[in-house]
Formats: sequence, structure tokens, C-alpha cells
Amino acid sequence: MKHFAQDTILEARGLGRTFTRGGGLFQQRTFVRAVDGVDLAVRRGETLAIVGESGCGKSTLARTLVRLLEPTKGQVLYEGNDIAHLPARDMRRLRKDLQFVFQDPFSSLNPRMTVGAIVEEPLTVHTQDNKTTRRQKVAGLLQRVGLRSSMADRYPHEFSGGQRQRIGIARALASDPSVIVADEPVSALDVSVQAQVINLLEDLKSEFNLTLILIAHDLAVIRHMSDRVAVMYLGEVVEIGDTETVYGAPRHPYTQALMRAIPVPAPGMRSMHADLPGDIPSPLNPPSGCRFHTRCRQADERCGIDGPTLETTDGTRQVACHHWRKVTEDQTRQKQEPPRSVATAKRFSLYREWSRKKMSNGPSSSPVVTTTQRKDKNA
Ligand SMILES: Nc1ncnc2c1ncn2[C@@H]1O[C@H](COP(=O)(O)OP(=O)(O)OP(=O)(O)O)[C@@H](O)[C@H]1O
Repeated sequence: MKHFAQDTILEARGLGRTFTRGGGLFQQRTFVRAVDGVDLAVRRGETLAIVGESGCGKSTLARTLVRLLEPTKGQVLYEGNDIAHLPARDMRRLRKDLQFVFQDPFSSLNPRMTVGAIVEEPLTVHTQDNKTTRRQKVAGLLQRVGLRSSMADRYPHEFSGGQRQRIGIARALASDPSVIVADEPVSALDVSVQAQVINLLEDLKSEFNLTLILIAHDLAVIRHMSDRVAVMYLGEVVEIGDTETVYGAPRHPYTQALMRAIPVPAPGMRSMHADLPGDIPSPLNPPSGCRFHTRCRQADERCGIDGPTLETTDGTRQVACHHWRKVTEDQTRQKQEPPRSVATAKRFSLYREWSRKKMSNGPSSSPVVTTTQRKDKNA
């Protein structure tokens, strides 16, 4: 059996999740292979981002990794133990370690419970603490996420979107987890509060020794927050590597298209579209061979027949493409040439400037000291 590496906390091996649709009296049953045969190791203490266009399986993969969804094939190893098919009773015990922060802070909090009760619930389920200790811990957690402890008696509807996301984060932290999945934690929030919540997550990650699995549509947020990035296309991971390596020189033609599509960002920009002809094919009937071949400029006959597997290219970066060597050569050649057009150069410099501003401009009212502010203080 394959060795479980020491620096790995969570690992997917041949992981798959298929959804069944239809199957009524007059409807044919169809199968959506939302995640199909994913091999992925999450390293202890890292932030691993999962990116890709809408519907490629990011949420399904993340949910399956922490067993919010049961896999239909493969293994999920947490600390070396397969949890893919653990009975519900054992999984309840493990839930303490594997937590989730949801995208929508409006629907993910029970409107009938006070904020104090919401944050206290995991403590009741997972600890032996008495009521007084639990209340003290709730007060501490609320303060830690930038809220006042007196807010514990209020209800979710009395809070803004950003504050509700802070409550969701406090609830996730309450059980002292090892891994948190943050599924688009800021995309439902106003742009003005996004940076605050991002900074909060980053600070908490180091303070609580967390491993973070991050799903986001905003490539600037991903670049800022993640150590490594996994790129998904139609249920498969097509490239994975250190964030700067992947952003600096993407090797899979799909990753290249995703990076090319970085638009000059505008407030409220929430979706990610690759710079490619045609739509993403249906996961009900994915293309044969390499799933990307129908949209790929590099594709040849082999790609339609033979599906590539992840191959280590440079360092620890892995790419699933028969043509990654050619892509690399093209990249090296292009680096030696001047930018193709003034417009392209301008687009990228505008993007860089925006991303720098967005990350450093946490509004001064932020209750959390931002990473940038801290750097300034130390300067
Ligand atoms: N409960 C479900 N039943 C049936 N199909 C589902 C279900 N959940 C997800 N799917 C399908 O699985 C595929 C992957 O969905 P998923 O939500 O994981 O993608 P995603 O990359 O996270 O998308 P987005 O960025 O839009 O959230 C999609 O085709 C989706 O329609």
C-alpha cells in the first residue's frame, strides 16, 4: 500500500463522487461524475486552493475530502486512516477535526438560534466543558473574530454579511479543528469587507495551526492566500503546484487559459471564466481521453483517446497533459520575447496594481490587525 507521508494531513486516492439525476417513471437516470479519480495530498499547515470554472467539481471535492459528502469511489485518508466510509457515529467524533466555513453567511446560520448558542453548539457536542466554561470560550471566540462578547445574545439577522461570516468562522473554530474548508468564504460579501475576512482567516490559520482548503473565484485572493493551488477541469485535477510556480508559468493549457482570462477586475466580479472557445462540456457525458481536448489548442489525435495522468514536471508541480514539455518550451521562448501588445501589458499591470491595493486596503475600521498593517508596524 502507498505510504502516507508525514507532512500530509489529508489525502485523496482515486477519489470520486457521482451524483444520480432523474430516474423517475418517465425520466432516464443519468450520472454526473462531479469528481472522478482525484489523487491529492493536503500538507499539514498549508493553504491549498482549488480553482476552476463553475461546475468543475471544486465544492464536491472539498466536501468529499472532509466527508460532508460520502465518496462513491476511492479513499480519503485523514492522518493515515481511511475515513471514506466511516460509520456516522465515528464520523461524528472526527467532525471536531474537519470543519467547514460556508459561502453564504445568510443561510448557513440557524435564524432561530442566538449567536452564542450557534458558537456553543460544537463545544457541547465535542467537549466535556461545563456551561460556564463553554460560555467563556464562546465569549473568547467572538472577540477573536472581531465581535463583542455581548453580541452572543443577538440573532443572526441582526448582523451584517461580514459579521455573519465571522460568526461562521467562530463556530468552525469552536471545536479546535485541524482542517478548515472555506468554500468561497468572501464571494457573498461586499468588496469593502472581503479583505478584512481574508486577513482574519489568515491570522487565525497561523494562530490555531490550521490547514486550510480554500475555494475562491478570485485569482488575486487565491494568489494572496494560498501556498499551493490545484486546478480542476470537469471533475479532475489537471495541475497542482506551488502557487507562485503555477501562476508564474502555468503548464497545463487549461491553467494557461484560466490565467489569461484574468480580467481587469471590477467590484462584484465573482466568476471565473477561462479564455477558451466554447463552454465547458457536460459532466453527464465528458469527452473521451483528455477531458480538455475539445477546447485545447495543443490537442492531437492521442488526446482524444488516451487520458493523461498527473506527472511531476518541475519540483513538486504535477501536470496532467501529454504536451506539457511543448508548453514549457513555448513558455521559455515567449519569455525571451517582448510583450505581444501594449494592451496585454497594460491589462496585467492594472491587474497587479488592483490586487496589491485590494490586499493592503483593509478599511481602517477593521477590528483585525491586517498582515500589511503588522508588516508596517514592524518596519
Ligand atoms: N447534489 C447534487 N446533485 C446532482 N448534481 C450535483 C449535485 N451537487 C453538484 N452537482 C453537479 O456536480 C458538478 C460539480 O458541482 P460543484 O458544485 O462541485 O462544482 P463547483 O466547481 O464547486 O461549481 P461552483 O464554482 O459553481 O460552485 C456540477 O455539474 C453540478 O451540477
